[in-house]
Amino acid sequence: MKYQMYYEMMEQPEALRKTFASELDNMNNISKLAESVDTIYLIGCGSSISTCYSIRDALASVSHLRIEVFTGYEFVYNKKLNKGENSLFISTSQSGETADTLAALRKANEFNIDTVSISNEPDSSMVKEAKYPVITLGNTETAILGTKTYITQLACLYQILFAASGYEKANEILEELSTIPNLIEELLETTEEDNKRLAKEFKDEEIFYCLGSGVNFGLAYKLAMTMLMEGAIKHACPLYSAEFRHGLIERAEEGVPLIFLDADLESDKLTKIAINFSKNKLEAKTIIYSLKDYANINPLLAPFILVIPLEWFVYYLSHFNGEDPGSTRHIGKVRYE
Ligand SMILES: O=P(O)(O)OC[C@H]1O[C@](O)(CO)[C@@H](O)[C@@H]1O
Repeated sequence: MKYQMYYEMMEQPEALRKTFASELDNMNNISKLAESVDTIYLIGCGSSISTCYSIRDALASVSHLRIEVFTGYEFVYNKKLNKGENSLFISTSQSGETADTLAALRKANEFNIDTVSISNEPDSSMVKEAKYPVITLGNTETAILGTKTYITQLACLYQILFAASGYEKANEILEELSTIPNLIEELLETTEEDNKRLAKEFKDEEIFYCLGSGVNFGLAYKLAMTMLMEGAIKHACPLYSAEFRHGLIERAEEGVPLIFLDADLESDKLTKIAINFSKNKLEAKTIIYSLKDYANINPLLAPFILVIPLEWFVYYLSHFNGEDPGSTRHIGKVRYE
């Protein structure tokens, strides 16, 4: 038996290809705008804010672009703006209707800031109200945790902001980005069985701590907030890897599941120290997703790769607990019908 999420996962490569075929020129124009502003605000909620964290942290180590990330209502209530400031506002929203993010977009419009909305819904409020809409072509997605709408949104942010980044290797990254659909196609096939087995082994666990550094923190956030909590109905908590030794080290113990994301970034030396300690000293149940096991690609692109085995893990974790991984219990936002 297959859930709807299965088919939606399989559509990820095609969704990426279609989005790039249709939106590349549009995104290139937005990159030019992004090059000339003082600050770029990235706004989203849940999976969508996780893409903002990923691109912010990918660029932080290689570019001087000034990027600030907010959830919708944090931007509305806790961010002071100046009329006509030289900024670019980018909202990310699969539905284009999430109230928090929409309120943030309206605030940016009131302050005459140039606004971009990246959304999967061409008729949504955010697409109508932003000055520069970017449409991801994920088609209908029912899985609340987001697969094809997530990956296309992430790819748009990478395309727009790496092109604007001034990073001397930006073109290499963008070239590698164009190979991602083929890589994902392969990974969807090759990573299912191992992660199904892993999910069976971990099906009765109640809580998962999810750790990553740099560009992988955004994915750790998505893994905990939407994949595990919304998709698999498990408790979960995202952390930067180096935060392992502040708090979690006192709570993790034999048998507690910890999921580490490792891309061999320079900062992943701290991820590796935490892995060693958790495995050998604490005897915690340590699950490691290492980029090098899946692809030979620039580590700044790690979230595009690691998310695929994680999707299988969460899909089957949910299945072995008798849950549909794409369903929701309480979330009542606008859905893709
Ligand atoms: O991307 P959207 O449509 O704005 O939704 C934001 C978030 O809301 C949820 O559907 C529920 O919190 C998440 O899965 C999603 O990432």
